[in-house]
Amino acid sequence: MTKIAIFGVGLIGGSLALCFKGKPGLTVVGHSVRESSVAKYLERGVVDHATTSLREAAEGADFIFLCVPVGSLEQYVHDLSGLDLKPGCIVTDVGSTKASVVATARNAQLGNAVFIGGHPMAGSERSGVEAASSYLFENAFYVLTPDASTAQRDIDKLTDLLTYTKAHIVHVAPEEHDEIVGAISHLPHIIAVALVNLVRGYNENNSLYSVLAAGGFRDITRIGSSEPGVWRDILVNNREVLLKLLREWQDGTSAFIDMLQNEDGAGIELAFRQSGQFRSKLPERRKGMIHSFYECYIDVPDHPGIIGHVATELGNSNINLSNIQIIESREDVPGILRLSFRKQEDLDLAVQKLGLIGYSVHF
Ligand SMILES: NC(=O)c1ccc[n+]([C@@H]2O[C@H](COP(=O)([O-])OP(=O)(O)OC[C@H]3O[C@@H](n4cnc5c(N)ncnc54)[C@H](O)[C@@H]3O)[C@@H](O)[C@H]2O)c1
Ligand SMILES: O=C(O)C(=O)C[C@]1(C(=O)O)C=C[C@@H](O)C=C1
Repeated sequence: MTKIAIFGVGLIGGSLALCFKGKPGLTVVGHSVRESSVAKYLERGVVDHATTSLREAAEGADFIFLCVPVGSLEQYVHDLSGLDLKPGCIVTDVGSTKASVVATARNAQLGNAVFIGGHPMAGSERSGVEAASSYLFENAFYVLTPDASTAQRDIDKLTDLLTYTKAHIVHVAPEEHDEIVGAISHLPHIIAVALVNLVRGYNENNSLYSVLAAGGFRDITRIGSSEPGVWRDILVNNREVLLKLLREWQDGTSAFIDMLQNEDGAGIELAFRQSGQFRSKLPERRKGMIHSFYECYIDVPDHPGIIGHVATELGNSNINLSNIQIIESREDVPGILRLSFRKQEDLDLAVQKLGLIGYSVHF
């Protein structure tokens, strides 16, 4: 049996556990520092075995996934270095920053175990094992950060195991990763939170703000509901990159102040045009960086059975739908459905079919 130990079975650790559990020859052990969490992992059936003992989870493991918040990763690498890990064991993590954990692991005495940094570029604003899903990584990019000293055999071993996630593996250097992910993930989280808190302040004096908050506000602020402790650790860890990005962001907002002061309509139009052109060229029509390669959105009326209707229509036309999701753009009604497909042909056929039966489809 190949033993996989997962430390921190939350959104990401739990989703990995669900990808591996029940696969031939694999056994999944979950670790938490809390007894109550261990009981929950077992109750929910995401792992084969669970323990509060670091030693019991780690020893004899062929793979160790560190899925705890970024601020605890280095301590875990340190604690593992005090154990007798199985020779050839691959230790990896899923942290949203890479430079510090990779540097720590490089200096740690892991015996004959090997560390390869990792970061699945998929997630959500939800947290905990309750939010875990075996589909979370499907079609997402999964960054690994091996360096010149990492044996190809070990990279292959981890890559082979990760095929169960159905993610696309990419190799990126840790520092480059932190710069890029700072811009496309960490900065957007800061902007979302700052914007929500700005409106929260206005709303204290006038509750119409939250009543009228519609699609635009909700679209840009979904990630403003992310887990505070996880994001505290990410931002503090990547602070140098983020300070630079925030200064550049200030330049961006200053440019808008100037354009408004000068009533520079052409400048505003240009900014929107350039932004739209860049977004429309994002690879494979993906919305965000995550989830699925081929996606479209449809507006749906507010009546029961609509999801079933869409799914049935596509099924009847032999169109393979890989995911369907309600985007909660309004409080109590399904407003928009996000449909995901594995193949471009399926997306094209779906767009055609849904258009014919009267749905408004957009990308
Ligand atoms: N949320 C995302 O979208 C996302 C995406 C990719 C990677 N990540 C990274 O994955 C890791 C886990 O994030 P998550 O979203 O699964 O969070 P989560 O809160 O869902 O899960 C975190 C897990 O770690 C445990 N934990 C929390 N604090 C701990 C501590 N101090 N010591 C030991 N265990 C602790 C929790 O009990 C839980 O099991 C983080 O490093 C995060 O940066 C998150
Ligand atoms: O989709 C989301 O909710 C996410 O926050 C996922 C997201 C992102 O910013 O894109 C968040 C953190 C990660 O480390 C990777 C992905």
